[in-house]
Amino acid sequence: MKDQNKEFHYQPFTVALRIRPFSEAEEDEDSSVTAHKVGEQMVVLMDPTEAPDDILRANRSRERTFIFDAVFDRKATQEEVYVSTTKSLIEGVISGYNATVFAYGPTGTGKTYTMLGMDSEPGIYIRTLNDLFRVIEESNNSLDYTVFMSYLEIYNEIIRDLLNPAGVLELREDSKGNIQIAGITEFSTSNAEEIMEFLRKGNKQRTQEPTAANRTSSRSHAVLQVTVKQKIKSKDINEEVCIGKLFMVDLAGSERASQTRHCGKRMKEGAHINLSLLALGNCINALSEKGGNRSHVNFRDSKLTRLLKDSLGGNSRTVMIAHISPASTSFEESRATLIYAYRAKNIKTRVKRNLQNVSYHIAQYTSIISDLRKEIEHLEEKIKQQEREKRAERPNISDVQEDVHETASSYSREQMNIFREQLISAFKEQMEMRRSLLQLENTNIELHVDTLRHLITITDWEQDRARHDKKPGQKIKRDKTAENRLADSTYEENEEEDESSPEPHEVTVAREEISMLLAEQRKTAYLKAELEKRLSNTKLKASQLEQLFPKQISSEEQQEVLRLLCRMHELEVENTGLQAKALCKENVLCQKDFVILHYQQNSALCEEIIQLQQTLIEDNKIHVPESLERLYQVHSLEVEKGTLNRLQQFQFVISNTLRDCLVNGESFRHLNMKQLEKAVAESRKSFHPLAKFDFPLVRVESNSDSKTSASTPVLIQTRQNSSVSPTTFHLLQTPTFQRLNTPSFKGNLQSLLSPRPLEAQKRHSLSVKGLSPELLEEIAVETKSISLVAARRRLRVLHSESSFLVDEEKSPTSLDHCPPIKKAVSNDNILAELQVNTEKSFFPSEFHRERQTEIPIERRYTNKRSRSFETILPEIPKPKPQKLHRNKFDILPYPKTTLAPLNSKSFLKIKGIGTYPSSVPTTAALKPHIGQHSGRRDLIG
Ligand SMILES: Nc1ncnc2c1ncn2[C@@H]1O[C@H](COP(=O)(O)OP(=O)(O)OP(=O)(O)O)[C@@H](O)[C@H]1O
Repeated sequence: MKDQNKEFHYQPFTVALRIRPFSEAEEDEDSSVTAHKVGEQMVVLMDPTEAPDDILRANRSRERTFIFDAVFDRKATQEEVYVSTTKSLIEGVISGYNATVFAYGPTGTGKTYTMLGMDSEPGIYIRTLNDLFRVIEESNNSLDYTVFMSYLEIYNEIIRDLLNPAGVLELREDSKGNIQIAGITEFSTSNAEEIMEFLRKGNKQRTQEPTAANRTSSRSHAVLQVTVKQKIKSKDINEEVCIGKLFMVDLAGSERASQTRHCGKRMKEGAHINLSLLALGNCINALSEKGGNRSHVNFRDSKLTRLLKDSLGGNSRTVMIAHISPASTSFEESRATLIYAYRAKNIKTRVKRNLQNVSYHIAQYTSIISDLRKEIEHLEEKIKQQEREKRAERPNISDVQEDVHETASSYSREQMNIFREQLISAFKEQMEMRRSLLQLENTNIELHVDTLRHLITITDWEQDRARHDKKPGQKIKRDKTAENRLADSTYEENEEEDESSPEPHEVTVAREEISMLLAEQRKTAYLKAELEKRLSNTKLKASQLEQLFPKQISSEEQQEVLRLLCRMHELEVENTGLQAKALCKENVLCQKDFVILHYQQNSALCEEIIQLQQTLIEDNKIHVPESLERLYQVHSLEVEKGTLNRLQQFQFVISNTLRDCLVNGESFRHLNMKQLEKAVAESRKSFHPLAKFDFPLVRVESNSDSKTSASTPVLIQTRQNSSVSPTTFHLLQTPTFQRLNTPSFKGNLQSLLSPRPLEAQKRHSLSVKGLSPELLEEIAVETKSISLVAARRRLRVLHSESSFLVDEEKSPTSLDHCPPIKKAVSNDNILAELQVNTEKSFFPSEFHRERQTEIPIERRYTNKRSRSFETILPEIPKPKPQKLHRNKFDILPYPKTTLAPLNSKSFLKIKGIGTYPSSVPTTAALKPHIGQHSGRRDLIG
């Protein structure tokens, strides 16, 4: 703030005197007038006790004449007093000067009347404020004014806010010595009426009590403070702000105890009043001393003097309006008042304008603003730091949620990846184990097929030897050993060899192979059991992982992904299992086809033998026993009916249909009639063009009660279309020929074992081609060589043992008397048993359960044919000699095969018929690593 010390000037107190009119009491007391106004500024206070004529006391007279700045007598109006004392202060206050107007005088002399006035005669307060706002309003529009007001009282040395009388105020002094009223209420107002309303309200709070001297005596000092701030409406940095304060003080009246006749509270009040007034008088005395004689001014003796410090001895234009009573009864008070007032005239204050340089303020404010901005930035940074620290110590909910969400998401992602890897690993492990299991099962199947083939070789040789070395009691022994050799692992040790009949090389090799194969089977079974145990553990592990999803993975989407992943792998595993079952079933069909092939070949051989014998009998007119004749008739009737052929055809159709269902992943239970019709039609196409037959009746037994499927739509249809007459057909093609047009077992297995997509596997399984020509050729040769050897040996047996044919009187069930039939049944049983044992040993348990319904059917099929003979026999009429011409039945002799050129497509040449694709008789041919049984080609006749 710019120092304006050089601009101050000394301003003497303005002291005015107002002499009120006589009060009623004074008039009643018949008091005389002692204070006489002489002119505008002089007052003569006459001693009422002096006699005007007492010349002797004239020098000691107390009559005094006082000169004041203004003297008002009873005729003076409120307006005159105001104008003469206060109005001139208004302009100074607005300009930034401090001013004080206080009323001083004994009690009841009209101080309040002068300051506050009456409604009809308002006092200085109102007039000053009215003029103040009027001046402000009339001032230059370039100036801005702000007016504040406050109103307080000092009662018994206690400061009270009259506009807000709730508490007690305290006086404080700043470092520059300026007196501040802490906690005072300042109201900003814009007009005098509003201030008047505040004054009325405040005066009601002021302490007033009736006294002997004044019915409305004020028992406190009242101070009305008006502050005016002025500034120029300009952006000029040199603009000035002026702050002027106007104090208008209505002092409590000094009083004499004798006059007021107070006691108690009133006396105490009077004492405080007098003390404060005394302090004020002392200050005035001190301030009024001229020159260097001024003594210390003790403003701190009372709150009144502290509050009026500036007004008395500082920066203020001060007007003192002394009040006296004109009555002689108040002479002493009037005299003392006049003396104090007159002394106050000597007081000079250093008046200066309270001017604040705006440019300085702007710079200061700019600096302050800059400092504040820095402080704000510092505080903001500090707040942020504290927030960070608080967040670190006690994070809020949103941050926690966000952090938790982020952490959870990150954790969930990590967990998801871990679970996914574990799941994939578990499923891959499962798949690998399942593939290994399939491979083991395949190996087992191959081992058993090979075992079967070797057993057939051995069995054929043993039977052949038995016929040659036929002796009573010896034959039974041979047959018995042949049936039980497979189950007996000590076969070699228990075998009784006939030293007179050295065993051929192929039989020896077959025995060695069987021994090796059995060892392989045991080893494979052990590996399979271990693998199944591991697979079970892996399944359990995958299941436990899946159960952990909801606990470890919070995200629903990720859980869903993992569930889908699990489901996908489960489906893959399930599909693998289904394909494995399909392959197993197809293998069963292959086995059945193989058996059927042998029967067909044997049947054709037998038919040829029968026809040759019949021709021989007829040509040589050989007598035939009746029993043999009847058997021949039964045979002829069977051939005429074509039951066997129809059953073969039916089996062929069903086999192919089932195989298609297995390959296509369909369930046999869902095989509908349309599929059967389609299969029948395709089976007809697949047969040789020369083959002419109608779809056979299902009725196997001739007089069956049709408890089989004769009522099914397909069968009804075929029955209607079928011819009742004996079917003419060519026994040309075995069902296994059709195998070339179906996926091979090995192809399917390889597709399963190879880790490729399911669709690709399916496509591959559906498009797999046949085996190599060389392999097919070898298979065909081996297969047919077995049948050829068996047929030749049986032919020899028939020739040599014709005398042992069963007699018609013997029980048809006693086949021991019919070696060929018995042998056939025995071979069938051996093959069936082999097949059952193979399935029981190596197929999965669930497959066994399904097979339990199939195997008896297979066996029933075999047994039914036998029972068919049994049940039909009693009904067969007396045999009639019937020549069965070959051209009538058109039965070809047992086909002799020759090898086709290797450079051409592998075909089998069948004499009299043509060329046909070779078949794939057994799955054993698919096994290259197992020791292939050889040495059969030398038997091809
Ligand atoms: N100039 C005046 N003209 C007419 N009446 C007056 C005048 N001065 C005072 N009075 C009357 O005299 C009486 C006392 O006046 P006032 O209350 O103002 O005295 P005071 O000095 O304030 O007394 P106290 O100190 O006890 O408060 C009042 O009734 C008032 O109306």
